[in-house]
Amino acid sequence: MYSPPELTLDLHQRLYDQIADALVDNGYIILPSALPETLTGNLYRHLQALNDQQFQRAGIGREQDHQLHGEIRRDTIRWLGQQQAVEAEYLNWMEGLREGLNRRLFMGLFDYEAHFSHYRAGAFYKRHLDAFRGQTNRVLTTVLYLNRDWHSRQGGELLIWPEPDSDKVIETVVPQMGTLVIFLSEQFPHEVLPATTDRYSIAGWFRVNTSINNQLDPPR
Ligand SMILES: O=C(O)CCC(=O)C(=O)O
Ligand SMILES: [Fe+2]
Repeated sequence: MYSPPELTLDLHQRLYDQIADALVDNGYIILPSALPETLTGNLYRHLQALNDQQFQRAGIGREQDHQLHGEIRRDTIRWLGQQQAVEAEYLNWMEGLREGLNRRLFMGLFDYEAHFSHYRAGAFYKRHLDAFRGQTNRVLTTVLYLNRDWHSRQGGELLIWPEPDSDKVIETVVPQMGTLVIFLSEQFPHEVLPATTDRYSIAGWFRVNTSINNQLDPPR
């Protein structure tokens, strides 16, 4: 359906309002379909066309202890870049959100980085925080799911706890196509449960600029 530019603009502004309000009130939001369906569809097809060699084993933090990694997370990843049109389109959409949130919340979000994640059947990512206060410049996490017709019996839910010391889960997110989760990186522990089939997502982080002498810290 054709929509005039000013209507699209207005829709975006309302979505940014909704996200900003939720971040202020709750620190997180779960949106069943925030991005245009054409974009999620294109990302899905793009992902299906990638092969295993184009993914790498995911690490944790700055450490490179692969033994330990395997006990904490078992996904493979591929960073998004500007070279591929569909990846650039996604990054561009997040750039709009970055500006929208900075304007509303003065968060000082400086840039955004994101990777595709592939969890094979049985793969998981144990409870973790994406950022530790004072140790990273990641402040806001996004996760977009790219799994068509996901059924709850397939597992693979994202569990979210309200704060680092809490043991009561507040959200159980089904990794359904198009669902976008956004949360404050330092506040919410989360975990990916194993699934019975392949599970795909894009995990991303808005970062603040803590660079010294133009050296981004950490680069990734
Ligand atoms: O795919 C997900 O549901 C979340 C992934 C995650 O927590 C991460 O990559 O840090
Ligand atoms: Fe995470």
